[in-house]
Amino acid sequence: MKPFDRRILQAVPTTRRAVTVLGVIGAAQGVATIGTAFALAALVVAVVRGDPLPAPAAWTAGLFVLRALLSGIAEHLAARAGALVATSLREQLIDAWLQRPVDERPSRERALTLAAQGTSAVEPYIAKYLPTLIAAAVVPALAIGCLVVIDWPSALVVVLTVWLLPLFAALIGATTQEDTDRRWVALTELSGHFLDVMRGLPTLVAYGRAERQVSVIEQVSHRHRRATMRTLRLAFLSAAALELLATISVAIVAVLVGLRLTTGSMDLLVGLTAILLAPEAYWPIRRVGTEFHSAADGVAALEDILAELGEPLVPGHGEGPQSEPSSGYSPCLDTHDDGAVRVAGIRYTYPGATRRVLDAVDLVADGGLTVITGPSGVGKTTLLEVIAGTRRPDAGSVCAPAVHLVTQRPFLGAGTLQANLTLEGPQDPQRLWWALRETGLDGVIAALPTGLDSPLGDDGFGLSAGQRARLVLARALLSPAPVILLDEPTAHVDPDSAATIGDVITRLAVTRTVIAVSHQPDLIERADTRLELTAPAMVSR
Ligand SMILES: Nc1ncnc2c1ncn2[C@@H]1O[C@H](COP(=O)(O)OP(=O)(O)OP(=O)(O)O)[C@@H](O)[C@H]1O
Repeated sequence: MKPFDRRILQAVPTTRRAVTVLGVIGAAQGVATIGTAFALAALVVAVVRGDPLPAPAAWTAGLFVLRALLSGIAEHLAARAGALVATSLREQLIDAWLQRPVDERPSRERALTLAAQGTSAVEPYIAKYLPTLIAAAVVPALAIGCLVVIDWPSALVVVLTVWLLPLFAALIGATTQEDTDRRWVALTELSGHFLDVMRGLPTLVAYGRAERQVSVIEQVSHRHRRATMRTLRLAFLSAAALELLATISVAIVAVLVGLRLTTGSMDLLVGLTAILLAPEAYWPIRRVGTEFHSAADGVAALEDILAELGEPLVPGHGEGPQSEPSSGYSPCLDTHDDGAVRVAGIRYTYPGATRRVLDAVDLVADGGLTVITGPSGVGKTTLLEVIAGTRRPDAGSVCAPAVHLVTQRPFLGAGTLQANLTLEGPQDPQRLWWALRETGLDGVIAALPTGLDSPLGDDGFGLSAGQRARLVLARALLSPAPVILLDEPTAHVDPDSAATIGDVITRLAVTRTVIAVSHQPDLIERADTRLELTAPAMVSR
């Protein structure tokens, strides 16, 4: 585990400015700390000798106020930088994953842990650990420099002992690395399992199996708790070891100064200043050791997050960074921007599967309605996902402009109806109501007490299956994409709703290219082009 990972400066450029500002403030804090030692020593000496107090007292008070101000500003900036970095990493992760085909995205539990706890764990790394690291680089050097000038024997003791602190911290850090990694794995398992249980809870309750999950979650939580306690034990142990070492070193300086003061070979002002300066050479390094443990999760998370962000993106439909294509797959080289979808010789096999789902599939859709039919499991959904760019074929080529894909289980999140309709961006209220009128939802929504501001539960809870289908169709109408892909748009809806949806799709196909997967005779009837998918012969990869 490195004390500082420079890659974060490249991944989140705002960190660069925060680190620079914090560095400048850290240096100012160092100067103020050293100044306080001098002023305090002068004040004590003035009291002992009966000299006038106002000047040293004013300096001491002024420097204490300055230090408090600087530390307040530093803490505020560090907390802000931490929140900014966490948000930026979260956005970058989600962007990076969305640009990859689904087969190359991380597992659900890994994605959840990295985007939620992982990015949050980076906050203490930026907000606490980094400023401490900067202070540790500045303050001890300044303190030792001043000691060299005012009392070289004290400086010698500090120089001979201070390096032991980072050495001990590094040794303890190396021991905790394994524990932190183990804790991180336990946390990923816990999140993944919890997510699965939450998603499957209605089914588990229906089959009377929900109670069993309590003990499974208890076991996973217990593993995570044990790993956390081990890390905490090591953190306390390491803090105590560094504290002891620093205290002994400062005591040596104090004893040497005391001996020289009693023999009269040292001035009281110099001796007192040396005793006050010596701890300043140790405490910032000691604090690095302590903060290192609270930021350890952040360091482990940062490793994983930067690895995810560093992974090359796969070629899309002509745009975005390019990586090595898999054998036989040709990225779209078509420069026509005519809104047409051109699929040629597509082959696709699911990772780990032996059977090819799509084999030499061709399709050209240039405006109008194309309906894909075929028996269940033949690969209709897979073809839509290949056109949408969420799956990369093993061979062939796909050319398509921006598409809006309505899956069989479209995303409807907890939030207002308006928020669910405007996922792609804000919309003019008139356009929103036009889309609702088109899909026959205007009456239902206008009758709700809070209209478009009415809350919707997760997965569209609160609407009927037909209303959900029409809501996601309204969302497709509002999308600016020239190509709309619909997977079974009339599944689970009554004949009246199916007819309304059919009419909307027909009107939509006048201005855009619509490709729909359907078994519904009425919709198949309306198609300008039909593609009947047949199961490929049993071919292995
Ligand atoms: N994630 C996956 N991993 C492995 N195999 C999969 C995966 N998703 C689908 N399949 C398999 O790929 C084949 C095609 O699935 P697909 O969903 O594309 O079929 P479909 O024609 O849309 O079926 P339906 O009409 O029932 O919706 C099926 O045999 C299915 O079992």
